[in-house]
Amino acid sequence: MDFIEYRPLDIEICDVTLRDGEQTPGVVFTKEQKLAVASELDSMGIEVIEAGFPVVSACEKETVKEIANQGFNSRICCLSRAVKGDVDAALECDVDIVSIFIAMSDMHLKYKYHRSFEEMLGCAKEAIEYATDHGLKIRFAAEDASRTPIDRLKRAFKEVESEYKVQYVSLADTVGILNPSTTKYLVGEIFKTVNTSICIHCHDDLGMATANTLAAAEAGAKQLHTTVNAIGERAGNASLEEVMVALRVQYGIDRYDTTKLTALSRMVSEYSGITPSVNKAVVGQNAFTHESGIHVAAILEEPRTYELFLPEMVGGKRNLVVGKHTGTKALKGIINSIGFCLEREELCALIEKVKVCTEEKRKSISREQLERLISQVRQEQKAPEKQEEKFTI
Ligand SMILES: CC(=O)SCCNC(=O)CCNC(=O)[C@H](O)C(C)(C)COP(=O)(O)OP(=O)(O)OC[C@H]1O[C@@H](n2cnc3c(N)ncnc32)[C@H](O)[C@@H]1OP(=O)(O)O
Ligand SMILES: O=C(O)CCC(=O)C(=O)O
Repeated sequence: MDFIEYRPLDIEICDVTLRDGEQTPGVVFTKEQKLAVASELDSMGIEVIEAGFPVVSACEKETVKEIANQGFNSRICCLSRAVKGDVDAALECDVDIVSIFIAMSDMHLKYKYHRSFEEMLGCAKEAIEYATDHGLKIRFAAEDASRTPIDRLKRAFKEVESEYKVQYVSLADTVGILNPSTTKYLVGEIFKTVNTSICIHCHDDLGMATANTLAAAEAGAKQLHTTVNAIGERAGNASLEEVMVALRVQYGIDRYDTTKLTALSRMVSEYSGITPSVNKAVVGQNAFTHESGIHVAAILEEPRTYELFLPEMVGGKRNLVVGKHTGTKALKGIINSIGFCLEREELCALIEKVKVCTEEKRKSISREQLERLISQVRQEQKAPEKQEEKFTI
């Protein structure tokens, strides 16, 4: 962007598709599927993969362990409550990092734990001490941080940081209440208070998870949590593909292999049974699909006129559609590209038919239908006296 300069970001990505992503209602990945997704994330250069929550089931534990022992460059993390049994399960999995979480908001203390803040912080400290003593690296995660009094968060993080060696403290916007301004404020306050790297974990209940994640990074968060296709609890999490591409085009961070994003999205879509909406940024079916005449005419000369980044950058493909909004230049370019060349009058007749057909059928025209219309136009132009009243596609 010519009009603004961003300060460089010191970030890493922790992808949580295999943990929070799998918490999407109805989603269950098999071990083989989790291994395949983890392998792709690793090959893209993702720094941390949250592989699961081992205490959930024997199969989950076995899968996390297998992922942790693949020899990936990515560090492997798993989730744990502030409970010794959960830490034991994490230890059995050979993970690099355990994310020990507690909520400290009044709401969760009162209705979920029925315990005081001091009691829960005590549980967290015990679990952290136990995990540290057994050689695990620690992320101390504050669930529902965005609804927790900020002084309480500061106190918990400061105490833990001063008493134990933790690699990260984590702020979760568990119910997606934040916006970019409040995210910046929250992360900025914690950044001023602690010396430990900060993680940000955003949910998309108000459609702001990606924006909030980037705002957090600007305020000093180091580790950004994402999921492929933005899957996750309720409205999902910050989308890996959006965060990764934004890091590249807005902040110049180009060390991740973005060319694998579309294939990974398709893989997770197949495994999860959840197809991203057609207009989903980066990986949606329409992300590089164009119909409007003015746009397509310009794209045929220079795609960047109407594309922020080229489809090749994310392993996608451009798709030019013929429909109600097609213009003559666009139509000429499209039919030329599929091997047809029409005279000016034929082209005008064709565009006429395209408009009538698409308005009648209320959808765009397929390649086969277009070819049929072209041959109709050619016949009519050759023998105008035999021109039929009505045409079909
Ligand atoms: C924001 C998040 O995404 S948090 C992660 C959410 N993920 C999941 O829940 C994963 C799927 N969950 C499960 O398979 C199960 O709920 C399990 C295995 C985790 C626990 O199962 P159960 O032992 O049957 O416990 P149950 O689910 O009934 O209740 C949860 C218990 O954990 C306690 N708990 C919840 N979070 C924490 C925490 N961070 N630290 C300590 N205890 C906690 C609750 O207070 C409750 O305790 P109680 O049984 O004494 O009332
Ligand atoms: O902060 C984390 O790493 C985990 C918490 C979480 O998944 C959430 O609050 O949504």
